[in-house]
Amino acid sequence: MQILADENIPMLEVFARHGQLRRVAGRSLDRAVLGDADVLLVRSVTQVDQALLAGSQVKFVGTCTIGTDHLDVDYLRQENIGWASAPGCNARGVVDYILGALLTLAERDGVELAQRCFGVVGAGQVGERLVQVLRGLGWQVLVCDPPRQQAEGGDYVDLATLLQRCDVISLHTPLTQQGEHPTQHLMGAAQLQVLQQGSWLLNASRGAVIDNQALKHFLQQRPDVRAVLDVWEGEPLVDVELAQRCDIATAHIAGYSLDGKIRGTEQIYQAFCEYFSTPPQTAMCFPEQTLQALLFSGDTSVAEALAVLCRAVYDPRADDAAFRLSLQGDAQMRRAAFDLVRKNYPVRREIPDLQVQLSQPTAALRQMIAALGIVF
Ligand SMILES: NC(=O)c1ccc[n+]([C@@H]2O[C@H](COP(=O)([O-])OP(=O)(O)OC[C@H]3O[C@@H](n4cnc5c(N)ncnc54)[C@H](O)[C@@H]3O)[C@@H](O)[C@H]2O)c1
Ligand SMILES: O=C(O)[C@H](O)[C@H](O)COP(=O)(O)O
Repeated sequence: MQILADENIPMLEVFARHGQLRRVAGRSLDRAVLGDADVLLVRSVTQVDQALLAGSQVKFVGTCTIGTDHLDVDYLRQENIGWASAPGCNARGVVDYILGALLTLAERDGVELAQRCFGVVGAGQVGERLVQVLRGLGWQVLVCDPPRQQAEGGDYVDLATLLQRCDVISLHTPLTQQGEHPTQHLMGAAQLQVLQQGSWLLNASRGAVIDNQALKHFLQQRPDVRAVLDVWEGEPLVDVELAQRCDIATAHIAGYSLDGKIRGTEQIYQAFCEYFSTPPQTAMCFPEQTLQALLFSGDTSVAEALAVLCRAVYDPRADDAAFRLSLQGDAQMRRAAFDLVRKNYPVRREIPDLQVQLSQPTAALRQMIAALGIVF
């Protein structure tokens, strides 16, 4: 069996036990590179559609990502090609990213997060986890998810209500163009106009969920609004002026925890074994659970301990700085730099990997630590 894989997928070796493994740069993958591969393993940068697959002998496509907008799923179904994605694999990394961004904005603006009203748009693997954490911290949260609302009922609001009532808006929908609730340009000029004074808008879903040109013009007129963008229309070529207008700008790395990447590979490996009815040859090796032991006592304030815990694991300011450095030079250089920042991403763990020791903690401190998902 010929297995062709994006070289940025970690722990690919597990697949080598089942066939001949070839690693390539995901963005360079075209019909010629594909050759006579039977299995294709990708990340989000490879468009998998008729143009790539027609006339090939690919039988199974696995994407080690949550998002599937780079796969033409209808075509795969029509051609009877098996496929799998990795739902939820890096959701926790995205939550940690949002928490880090919120702490940074709160510090810069001198505001208390507990005083804000949070609006989460899209309550799936990422959004639902984020809602749990924010509510666990005792913060006010509204949720907009029309597909879930239709399917399950429950305590949801529509987008217009959420934008009117919340001053922090975080987007966690898939990118879709079809269906009853398409998300392409979900935040366009009209939606941006209703943002409250001093609002924060965060997008770690897909770039085109926000109309980037509309946002750029909006931020010119409304410098009171803070934008945090991890994802961009036209990646890997980012609108430099838009990036400069953002308070935090990063190179699509919100979900880039090591744990999340390994989970992605593991989920696709399991799906691959199931598809080909072959027993897994090995178990995936995860890093040690314990990251760092931190000691908190009763006199540590909740806000202080929250910042220490989140930043012990992840601080988006480092990624923001790396990304801004990559925004120099001509288009070709910037494209390459965007991919390089992502390829050479440092090891990052997840907040629940932390080990915390508490000496005579207050109930509020215990509640906050539990809300972060840390077992103590
Ligand atoms: N930046 C990153 O590194 C990163 C990492 C992981 C995922 N993502 C992106 O985030 C997206 C969400 O991830 P997830 O795991 O939560 O996906 P998911 O499929 O579990 O959840 C998406 C949710 O959005 C809801 N939704 C769909 N259309 C909507 C609309 N018009 N308005 C409001 N809600 C809507 C769905 O009902 C669902 O509950 C992924 O599709 C992916 O594109 C980005
Ligand atoms: O959808 C996801 O899981 C993420 O957006 C994705 O993993 C980003 O990383 P990439 O696949 O582009 O390396």
